Parts: sequence; structure tokens; C-alpha cells
Amino acid sequence: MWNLARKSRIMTCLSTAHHSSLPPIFNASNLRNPSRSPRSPLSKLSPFSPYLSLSLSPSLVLPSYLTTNSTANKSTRLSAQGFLLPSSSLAIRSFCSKGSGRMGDRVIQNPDSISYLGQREAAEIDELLMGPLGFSVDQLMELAGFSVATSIAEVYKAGEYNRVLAICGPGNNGGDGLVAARHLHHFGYKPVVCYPKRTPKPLYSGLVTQIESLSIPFLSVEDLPSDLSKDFDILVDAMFGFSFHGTPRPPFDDLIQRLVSLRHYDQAHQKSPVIVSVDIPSGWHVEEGDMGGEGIKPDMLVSLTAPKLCAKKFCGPHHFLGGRFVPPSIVDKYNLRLPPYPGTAMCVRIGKPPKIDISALRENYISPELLEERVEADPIHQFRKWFDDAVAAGLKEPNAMALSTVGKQGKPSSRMVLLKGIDKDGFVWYTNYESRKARELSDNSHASLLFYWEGLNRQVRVEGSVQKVSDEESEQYFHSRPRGSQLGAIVSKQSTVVPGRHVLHQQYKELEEKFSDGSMIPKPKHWGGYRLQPELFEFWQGQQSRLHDRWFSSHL
Ligand SMILES: NC(=O)C1=CN([C@@H]2O[C@H](COP(=O)(O)OP(=O)(O)OC[C@H]3O[C@@H](n4cnc5c(N)ncnc54)[C@H](O)[C@@H]3O)[C@@H](O)[C@H]2O)[C@H](O)CC1
Ligand SMILES: [K+]
Repeated sequence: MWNLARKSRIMTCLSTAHHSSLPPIFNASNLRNPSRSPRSPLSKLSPFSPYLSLSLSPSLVLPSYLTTNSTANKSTRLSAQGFLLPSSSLAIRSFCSKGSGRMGDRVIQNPDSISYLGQREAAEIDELLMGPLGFSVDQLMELAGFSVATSIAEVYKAGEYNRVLAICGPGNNGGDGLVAARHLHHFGYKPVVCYPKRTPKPLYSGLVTQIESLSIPFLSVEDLPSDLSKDFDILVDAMFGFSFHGTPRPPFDDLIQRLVSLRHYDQAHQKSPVIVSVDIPSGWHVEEGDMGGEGIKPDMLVSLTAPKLCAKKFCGPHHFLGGRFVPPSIVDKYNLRLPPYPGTAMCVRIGKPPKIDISALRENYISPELLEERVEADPIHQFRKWFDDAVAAGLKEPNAMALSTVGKQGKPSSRMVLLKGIDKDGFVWYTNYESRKARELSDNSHASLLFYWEGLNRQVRVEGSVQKVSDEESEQYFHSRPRGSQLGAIVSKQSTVVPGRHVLHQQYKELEEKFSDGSMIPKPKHWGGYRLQPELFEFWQGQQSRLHDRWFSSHL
């Protein structure tokens, strides 16, 4: 039955489960990420619920993870899971343990603490890289262009900013633009390239052939629309980099003017494409910046290797660094202070992200439809299917789920936990039996689980009643965990207050010594599993213009 309601396509299906036909027990217990605790407030930035319409006035806001050696506020204390007792002030404090400015892997840099290169230094580094340091220009250009494409993809999503024009100059900056256009194509954008002064070298003709083989169109300057605002969402300025001198010669003078005139468009409140400059805003003095004040004003600058001096004058909202190839010898020789790249990223933001209007944050979900005829009759089978998709898509911690419980007072509370198994009887996770969630579950066994698989635009709600798993089951799982986690479970007295992180470390160390002979670590009594027996499922597949698909299934 299809029904348009609440702006959503709702499919309702009442099913009775045929448990006997279920595949053998699914085990999510091997999904582990030692570096990111799912309970850390940073490990899962909570997704905005697609239908979050409540205005919730928090009655309890607990600041998390405060440095335990902080002298700033001695009255704050840390609990086993990082909760802090409210101190005199309820202000939310830093999420880090040392106040270093780190947010997980993402480092917010103070732009003043970063090194900027002069024109001569930039050229010298280039020579060193391609001389004694053994790089080829092809390699560096590939990495540079790739980091431009990933920076763009991080800020301007292909769903909204699809039409890209890469304007490429005669030198290596132009080559970066050609590489970026190719990668953007693979990322789902629709690039077009304007490359008026082609360099007759095998590197460049190879890049042109690669682009042609992807059927990415080339446009001559004459073919370009005089007003670029209507046909493009992103303009990649890859005309000149750090070897630019003097004033731009034709046809780049005119091309630069077309980018400059877009500002006037913007000021007239018309929608205007964003400008992304590669390494240097073309036409700017490499060290002094936009000297006459009438040059390009890019929205994004992707500095390569290290920002050049002109980048100090960049006032756009998005400054990124790319070119993750700088060896330590260069860092030492030029005393470079550069932000570390997070994880496996090819780019890193420099400076604070712009202030965001939260109400304007939205994704237009583009996903396959959730069709009634394709949905498994048994919702547990359907869940497994989606779970497998999430694993196959390489999503981090696909087994992370928000568990919501309601205690005696009728007040709900939620937190992220990790699914450790699903079988014919339900969804299993493990925790501390003395935690708040455990207390609430003993008062009221009804709970709900919420999975959100960002990237697949999918959400699953599961509601039901919760029981403890058998002691044998908990024992079995406990001993399958890494020994560090086993010790952590003994040390961690969840939802209680401890004098400081050092106490946890001390206890952990003592236990580590005690069990250093490899003997079995006994499962603490206060630790074990829960199983939620599902009574209701809702599968949600985000769709364009908020016309989402939902499949609702009771499971009694
Ligand atoms: N080490 C790195 O960071 C890497 C950076 N890459 C990119 O390479 C450019 C620098 O490349 P280069 O070829 O030296 O210079 P340009 O691209 O800036 O341009 C040179 C090109 O432009 C002509 N030109 C100079 N001034 C003018 C002018 N006023 N009017 C017209 N034409 C002008 C000149 O004759 C040359 O033909 C760097 O910024 C990065 O983007 C590498 O890709 C990877 C390593
Ligand atoms: K440029």
C-alpha cells in the first residue's frame, strides 16, 4: 500500500516472522575500531534526524572529556565514561583531554601559526621535490589535482554543485586543474574544461587524452558563455600558480575579468557560481595578494604544499591545504608549520570553518527507491540486507546505534552503543549493568534502537522490549574481546564519578600487571549483554525533495 503522508511515501506491511527460516546468528562483534570509542561524543556526530521537529530544551547538559589536569576549573571531575559532574557553570567545555585545539582527527588550525611561503621558496621546494627528493612532476601534479578535487567534494556536494568549469592555464597550475577535473568527474560532478594555451609536452597531452576518454567536453574561450553564472555551479581557477608575474596576458586577462564580474552578480543577490582557486587566486601577486583590490575573490582556496604569502589576504570561507607529499627534510629545511592531515585525507582545512546557518544545512538525498516488491517479508532479513550494504559501502561502525531508554520518571535518554549480534530473538549489545541505561531498562524494559547509515541515506528504527542475555552468553562474548577492553570493563564504573582520568589509568595499569601472565581475565559481575526483541521496525530511505520512502513493519 502506497500512501503519501507527512511528505513521505509510506509503505506499510504487517508481517509475521518465520524465525525458523532465519540464517544462522549474525555476529557484529568483530566490528571494532580501537581508535574510536563509539561512546566518545566525537566518534559519532549525531545525525540530524530527518524529522526532528521538537524544540527540546535540555534539562541536563553535561560537558564531556575535560582535561583532568586542568587548572582552569578544579571543581569539574571525570567519570568512568567521560561524563562530568556539572560544575558551577554548565558551559560546554572542550572535547579534548589536553585543550590542544584538536577535534578528534580534524585539526582546527589558527592560521597565524601556519607557515607561508614566498615565491622563491615555493619554486625552490618544487625543485628539491623533483630533484634530489626523487619525485616526478606527474606524480606531484596527480596528488595536487586530487587534493583539489577532494577539497571541493568536502565543501560543495555534487548533488547541489554539479556543473564545474575548470579554467586551466599554460603551466603546472593548469595541469592541476586538468587532474582535478578528471577526479571530479569520477566523484559524480559534470566538469567542462577550458584550456586555451595547451603545452605540447607528453604530460599535458596525456592529461588531455585522459579527459577526452571520459567524454569531458573542452570549450574554447569563444565557446564559453560570456556570463558564466547561468551554466556553472563551480569555477575552478587553475590559470596561474606560484610562477605568475606581472599582469595577465590574453586570453587570461579576459577570463579573470569574467570571474571578477561574478562578484557583482553576487552583490545583486543573484545566484552565482563559487570560485575555487588552485594554489593562488589567478592574477594575484604571489606574495602581496590582490594588490589593486579588483582581482578574483575566491570562495575557496586550495593551497598546495604550503600556503603562499598571498594566502594571508584570502578572506573567503574555505581555505584548504593539499599536496600530502611533503617529506620531513623539506619541513625541517623551511621550518614549515603545517596542519596534520586527518586520517587518510588528501586535504585539510586551514582556519575555522565558516559560521553555518544550521537551518540552511540540508542534503537532497539521491538514492534508489525502497520498493515494496523488493523488501524482504521478514524485517530482520531486510535489516541484515541493509546492514550488509552498509558494510559493503565501507561505512565506519555500521553497527553503531542510538539506544533510547526511559526510566521511572518517564524521561527518555539516548546514547550510542554497538550492536554485537542479531539472531532470531533480537538485537544484542553489551554494557555495564550499573549504568544509567541499565537502571532505566530495569525500570522499564521498553527501548528503541536507531541506526543511521550516512552515505546510504538510510535509517532503521527498531522498537521492542529488552532482556538481559544469559550469563554464559555474556561470558562468551566478554572473553572474545581484546584484553584491553576486558580490563577497561573492569575499571569502568559507568555513570559514576571518579576523581580524574589518572585514577582510571592507575587501576588499568595495576590490572594489566596482574594479568600480564596471560591468564584469563574474569568477567566482572556488573558487565553483560542485553537483547532487544523487536516489535516494530521502520526502514527509511532518504529521497529527493523530502519525499522519503518508509517501510513500516510490526514484528510480533
Ligand atoms: N610543489 C608543489 O606545490 C607543486 C605545485 N604544483 C602546481 O604548480 C604550480 C606552479 O607551476 P608553474 O608551472 O611553475 O607555474 P604556473 O602554473 O604558475 O604558471 C606558469 C605559466 O604561466 C605563464 N605566465 C606567467 N605569468 C604570466 C602572465 N602575467 N600572463 C600570462 N602568462 C603568464 C608562464 O609563462 C608559464 O607558462 C603551483 O602553483 C601548483 O599549482 C604542481 O602541480 C605539483 C607540485
Ligand atoms: K590559480
